[in-house]
Amino acid sequence: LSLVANRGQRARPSNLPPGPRPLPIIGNLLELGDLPHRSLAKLARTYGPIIKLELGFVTTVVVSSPMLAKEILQTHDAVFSNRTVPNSITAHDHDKLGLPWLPVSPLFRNLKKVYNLHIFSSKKLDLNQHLRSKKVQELVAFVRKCADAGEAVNIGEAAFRTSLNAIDPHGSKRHLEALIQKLFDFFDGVIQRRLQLRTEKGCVRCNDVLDYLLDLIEDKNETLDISLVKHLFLDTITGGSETTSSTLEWAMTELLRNPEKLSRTQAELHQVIGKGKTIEEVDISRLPYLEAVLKETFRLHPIAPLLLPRKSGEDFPIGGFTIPKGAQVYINVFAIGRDPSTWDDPDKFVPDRFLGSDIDFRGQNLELVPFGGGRRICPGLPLAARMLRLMLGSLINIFNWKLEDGVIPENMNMEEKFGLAVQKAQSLKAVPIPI
Ligand code: HEM
Repeated sequence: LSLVANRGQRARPSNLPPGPRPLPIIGNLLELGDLPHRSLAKLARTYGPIIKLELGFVTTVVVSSPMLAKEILQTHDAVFSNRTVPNSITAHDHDKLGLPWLPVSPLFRNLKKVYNLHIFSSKKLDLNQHLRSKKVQELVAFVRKCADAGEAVNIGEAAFRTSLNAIDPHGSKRHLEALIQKLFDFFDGVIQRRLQLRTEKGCVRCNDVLDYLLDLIEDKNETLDISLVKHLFLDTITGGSETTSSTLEWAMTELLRNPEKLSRTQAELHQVIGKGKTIEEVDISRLPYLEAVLKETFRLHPIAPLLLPRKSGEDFPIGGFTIPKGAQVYINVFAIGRDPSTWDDPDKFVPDRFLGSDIDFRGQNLELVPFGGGRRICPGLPLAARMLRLMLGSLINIFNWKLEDGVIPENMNMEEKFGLAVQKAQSLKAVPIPI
């Protein structure tokens, strides 16, 4: 036995978190089922807020309480800020190509800086809000066309197109690819091109990024592997669109399933904005009920219900147990959002619970962390939050919605599909009627 231990096998800490007994080789994989966030929430009810499973050969710890989530995402963020990378991601080298999977490193910090300061800061987003406003108007025009034809709208699909366009201000993925090609050429060292790029008409946000990247290479102390920039934009931007549109689809689904909540949201919009108008970003702070609807949607339907996996950097004590070094760590925000010890009637859609409450979704209140927290918090949060309010507010301030034939609020299909984002298993389709 001592020989085996000497061959690099580390002694395991003795007080590991509790959990179901693993089978040989497959461990607890069968326990996960089709909807792992729900299965893990159930296991937490049996074993407590911190559990251990063996997923194949990967030791995994799942945390399901706000208090322990705070330890991982905030207090000891530095220990848990790297990620385990799923085989499905390494198989296609995606781990080297996108910010979500990069280890914390100078490159990671530089890329995150680009996002936080030069793309998604309030100042930058305020400057280019007209671009989002235009995209929302396009969405409304599309829905109006469907209304004229009496056709149902596939809400998720329509929102996906709008979200994607909102990030790529010129409205096409091809444009974005062209921009990135320009970035490449640029960094190949032709300094004269700087002038040409600067004087090109167009996208404020893209030029900001270019400026920032330029500053980085001119500053000898910073290094940025530009070959990764392309992927940074194309992996994460498409991903960011799906997350936003799925959330919008869940919000619309809950409102159509709860007509009295829909009426209340519409009443606020009619009063503050005026019936039939699109929402602008300056209006957002005057719409507390719309905000509460969004929070309630994040609580019930976090599209990344286990966040993205974290990795323990050392044997570390959490909640009276030891999380072993290298273990994969998940935060079950779905379970936290439905915990009856935190929320009254946790399975009910009651936006009113957030009125007059300070709880927000920006990573500070661990009861509601759909975007994660700490240094790996979702950098797209500010954009997603703005887009969601604009799209949702406009869709219900301008239209009433009729469910398809045979569907009534009581029998709407609420099944989930677990994937990159937890989506509706059956797309929401509804017929718009202009107000
Ligand atoms: C409703 C919309 C969205 C939700 C719920 C969401 C959720 C998340 C979550 C849970 C994480 C992992 C956080 C953690 O480990 O603590 C994440 C990471 C990330 N998200 Fe989002 N996201 C959304 C929209 C976006 C958008 C619009 C973008 C960009 C355009 C984006 C880009 C990213 C990136 C780059 C990361 C990786 C950050 C890192 O690893 O440091 N997301 N997101």
